Amino acid sequence: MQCVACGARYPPHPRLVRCPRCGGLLDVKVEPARPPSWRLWEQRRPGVWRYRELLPAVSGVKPVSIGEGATPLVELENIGRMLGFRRLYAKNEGQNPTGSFKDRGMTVAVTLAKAAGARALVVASTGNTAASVSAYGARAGLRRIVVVPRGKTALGKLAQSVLYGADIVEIEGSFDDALRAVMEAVGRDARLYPLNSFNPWRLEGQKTLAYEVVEALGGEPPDWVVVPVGNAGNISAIWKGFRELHRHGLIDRLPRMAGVQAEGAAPLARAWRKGLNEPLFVDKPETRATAIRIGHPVNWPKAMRAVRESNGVFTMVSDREILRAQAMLARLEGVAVEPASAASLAGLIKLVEEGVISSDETVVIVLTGHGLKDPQAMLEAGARRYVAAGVEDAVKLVTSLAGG
Ligand SMILES: N[C@@H](CCOP(=O)(O)O)C(=O)O
Repeated sequence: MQCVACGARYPPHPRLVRCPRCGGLLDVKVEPARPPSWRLWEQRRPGVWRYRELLPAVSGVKPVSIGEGATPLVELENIGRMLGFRRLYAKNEGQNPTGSFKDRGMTVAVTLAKAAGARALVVASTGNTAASVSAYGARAGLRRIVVVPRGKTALGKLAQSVLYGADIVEIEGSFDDALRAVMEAVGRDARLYPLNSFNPWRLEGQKTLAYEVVEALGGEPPDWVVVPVGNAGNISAIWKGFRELHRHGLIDRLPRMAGVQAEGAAPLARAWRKGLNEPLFVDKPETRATAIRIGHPVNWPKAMRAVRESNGVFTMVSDREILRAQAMLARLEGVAVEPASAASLAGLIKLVEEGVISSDETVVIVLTGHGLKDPQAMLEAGARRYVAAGVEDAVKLVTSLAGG
């Protein structure tokens, strides 16, 4: 393992999640025991563990798995046609077991944590990470503690953590406050094992999204991958996945990465626009897209590197654009996503308008979480709703609507 800040190297260990020397982020380097190949992988069941040559070794341990990964790459036929694309796809991560991409990382990191003897898992969360750790921790028989912003966590996500039986700490403050609290607690009590995305083992699982995209596209990478950015772990992990495929000769070129933030929570996109190398942190982030309402993204060095190395871009979109994109996905493609996920479509539309992405390129947008996570946002989408006084009235309404 190597620190991305000071360059110090360490022998890999699941307990090692930050650089002991400088506190920086760590990068895991997996050296495969045998060469990875598409032919080998094709013989296995689809899902995260199909790619085990490029995942941390968990020899002798049964993975803590609930069927994560193998999510559909949906061709966005109607939106694609509208925007002039011939090859526009959405990787629908909402179809993971707890409804978000976090499950890819959690299956790997919880497996390692359990093998390393962890007793209590802990995360700060806007909701999805909490739901995921609550489920995987339950499966592993471990205690799980989630710290979420009080009154600011989408109902579906909170309900998941309740049902999965986590201990829920609701903090008066933002996600960034929750993360500070978790880091402080982990520093004070060695029984706690943190599972936010600064834990590099989690990102190892998340990188498999890149492998699946290439596999679904017949061995070819897309030209662009567009990803919503909150705590900035996913864009870093996906880029790592593509780089590894390239390093092992499984693809011969790399995609460009586009990171999309909400205007009210855009420390990376604002810095990018000004040509800065460090984020313009936001102390009071605000956006309807709760999953990316983050002002101090912990993975910013990795995310900056991903976008810079890939010759990509950061951009930001308004809440209005996000909610419009959410409605487009649902009403034109039948794909229900939470608002943060729709940031990727809103960002794509902006980048096409600005001439950064061209409609003759192959683009994959990442849809990070299911629409049911945030039922309130779904209801706010504004349906045509009618009240019928009884059966006869309902019949009249339905038949009149048939011609409408
Ligand atoms: N949106 C996230 C925020 C935490 O991100 P993580 O990837 O560091 O766990 C969430 O769902 O909690």
